[in-house]
Amino acid sequence: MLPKNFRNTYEESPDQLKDLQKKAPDEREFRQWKASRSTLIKQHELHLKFLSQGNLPVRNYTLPRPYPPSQYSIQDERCRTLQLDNLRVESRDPGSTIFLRTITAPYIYSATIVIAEDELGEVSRLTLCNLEDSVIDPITPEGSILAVKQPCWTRLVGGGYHVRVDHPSDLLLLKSDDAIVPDAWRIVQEIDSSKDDKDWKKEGDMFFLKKKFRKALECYNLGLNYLNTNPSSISLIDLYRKKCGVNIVLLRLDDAAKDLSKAIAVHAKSTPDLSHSPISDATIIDSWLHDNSTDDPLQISAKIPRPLRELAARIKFDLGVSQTTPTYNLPLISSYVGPLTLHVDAANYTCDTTVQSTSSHGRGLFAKRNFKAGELICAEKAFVMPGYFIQDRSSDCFLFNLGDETAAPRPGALLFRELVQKLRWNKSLRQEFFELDDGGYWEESGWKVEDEEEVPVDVFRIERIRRLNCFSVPTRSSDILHQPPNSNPEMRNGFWNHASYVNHSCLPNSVRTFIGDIHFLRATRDIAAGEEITHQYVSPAIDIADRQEQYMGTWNFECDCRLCKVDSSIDEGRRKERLRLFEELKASVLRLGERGTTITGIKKIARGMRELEALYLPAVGEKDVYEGLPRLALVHPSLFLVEAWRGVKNTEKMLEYAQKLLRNFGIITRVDAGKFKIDSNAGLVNVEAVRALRYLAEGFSVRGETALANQCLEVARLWYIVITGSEVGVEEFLKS
Ligand SMILES: C[S@@+](CC[C@H](N)C(=O)[O-])C[C@H]1O[C@@H](n2cnc3c(N)ncnc32)[C@H](O)[C@@H]1O
Repeated sequence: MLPKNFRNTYEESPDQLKDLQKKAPDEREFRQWKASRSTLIKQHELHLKFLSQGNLPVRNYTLPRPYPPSQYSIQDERCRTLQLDNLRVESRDPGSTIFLRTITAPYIYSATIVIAEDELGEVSRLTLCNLEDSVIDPITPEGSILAVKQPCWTRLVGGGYHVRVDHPSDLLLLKSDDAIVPDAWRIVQEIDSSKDDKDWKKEGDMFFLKKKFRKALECYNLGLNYLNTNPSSISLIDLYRKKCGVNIVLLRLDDAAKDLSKAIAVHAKSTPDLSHSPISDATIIDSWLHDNSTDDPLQISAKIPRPLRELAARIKFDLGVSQTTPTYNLPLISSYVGPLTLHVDAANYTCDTTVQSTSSHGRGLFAKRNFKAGELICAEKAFVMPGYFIQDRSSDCFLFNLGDETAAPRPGALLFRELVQKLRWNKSLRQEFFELDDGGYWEESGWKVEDEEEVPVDVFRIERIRRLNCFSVPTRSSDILHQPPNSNPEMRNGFWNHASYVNHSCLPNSVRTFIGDIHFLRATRDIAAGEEITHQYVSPAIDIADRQEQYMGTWNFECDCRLCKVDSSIDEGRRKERLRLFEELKASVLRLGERGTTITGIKKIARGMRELEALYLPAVGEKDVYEGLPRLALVHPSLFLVEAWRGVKNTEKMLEYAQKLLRNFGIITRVDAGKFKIDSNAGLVNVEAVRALRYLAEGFSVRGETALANQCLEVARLWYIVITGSEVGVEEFLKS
């Protein structure tokens, strides 16, 4: 049993931490503070007990005020070794290191917390944030020897101090026989010489099955060491292949590629026809795995056994490969994607778009060729999309960024953690990621890396980039269409590098959709080569002030599209009146829904809508500033009316309002000489626009105008693909 007065001080309240950050640190306070070894251990054991009893609070990941990761290597001669007594409060020296040895088992929850001692036997609480730690396979079991770069004392809510590490690269796990380990702690590891490669493999497999991945890697490495003196090609291939599989699970793709390259090289060397071929060179294989191309000039895939071929395909897809055509088997991809299978084996198609500077929106994505409305502009597999491999369903979690006072709920928090992990372990993927927009954070802080320097994995920067560039996505965009109204489909946060360059416009020329972890961008109208590609970050709010506030608050920009310019030219009184009428109509619709729709009720809404419409019309003799532009306050009333008239089987009114609905989206249509024509399209192709076309088709059919109905259905089919990513389910949707 835990004592009655026990309080979990390891799970710190983000609000209290925020307040604490606002107070300047006081070294005098620190001097009076000293927790003894026994107090720290006792407290720690109570916290471990708390977790073991299944007390699982919300996980709150926190990022304090930003500071850069240390760029020093601990082998660097300029690096100073400190002891706990030398540390300062909240003041870091990037060129300093402390060696610590953990003296307790770790508490692993929002962060990993251990009690550790320095070489002089002084003790401290050590909090390691942003690690991919797990209770099953802890990173720092008792007795671990660690080097912490730029250590300092960090204040704790409620008093006291700990050594807190935010950047995983500021923490080094040392082997006990490492030359750098302080003499007193150095132990020469005894390796069980009775075990051979097969024993190590068996032990590794057992750890793998128990999800103790790091332990599995250790065993496979010991098996490989054994083979150094007792070589066997078959065993070498097997152990490298096993290691490769574990590294894939741990998102360590660069390491996985190295393992696989070695396995393939050993296979080639031991195969008579291949022993002198280039594929017996592991570095050649490694570059092929990293070359981002589907080409295989050495025909490596054809020359290796199936298990190695499958791993090669997996690694290439995960590192990102590109194809030059927009061809995808969409029904197939759509059929196997589901909540448990988000991972799509597909290559990227990005070659017909390019990143360029815009006049006032930073960089943007531009078309390299003409695209017809409906055409695929680019397709890309997620750089990171939590939901496969690393599932964390045990409790809810949040990410609090105390530096800029933002918070992200579970999907963002999980994405952040997986981004840290992927970037930490894969040097080859860093350059491209860290070129993305971080809102000026890195530059404003005065930090930069020279071309030849390694890009540091700065968790604060990762979070900035995540927030400005991630997308919130369903498992499949088409699922949203088939969801019952007001249901809340599960949304994830994912990250796509190329798509991150697309700027927002309320009048976009593309729509993004998702099938599993693949993102498709399709044209909502014809796009000419050289034109900038834009999409809507969120559906624009009706009123310009609300809209700009949202863009500014989340992405720090003010939209200057044609609609925003026109909306902001309207005087405030008129804008407010539009909103008032809109709210009034919404309330009337709700009341009507409760009582049951009647013709009188519908007519009342139609009158209200006409009043609202009048607020968009120009005064006599003036130009219509909304010509060809959406009239956002009118969208919902017209949607209600088209469906209401349909419900009471008034075909003519249904046709009139379906056309109005399209018009209010800025899609101007007409029937001319028996042909259905779209005169202009502001780019707002969405599910309601597809529905409007369906209602038009229905109305034309009732009138016996089959050709017109078919023309509407043809456009509806194309737009369905634009908004869902594939044609799967289109006929059902158009009939329902
Ligand atoms: C996802 S990024 C888009 C690419 C970005 N422009 C770049 O240079 O990397 C989002 C950022 O682009 C800028 N942005 C996007 N749409 C914009 C717009 N319509 N007007 C001005 N800036 C915009 C904002 O700075 C926003 O935070």
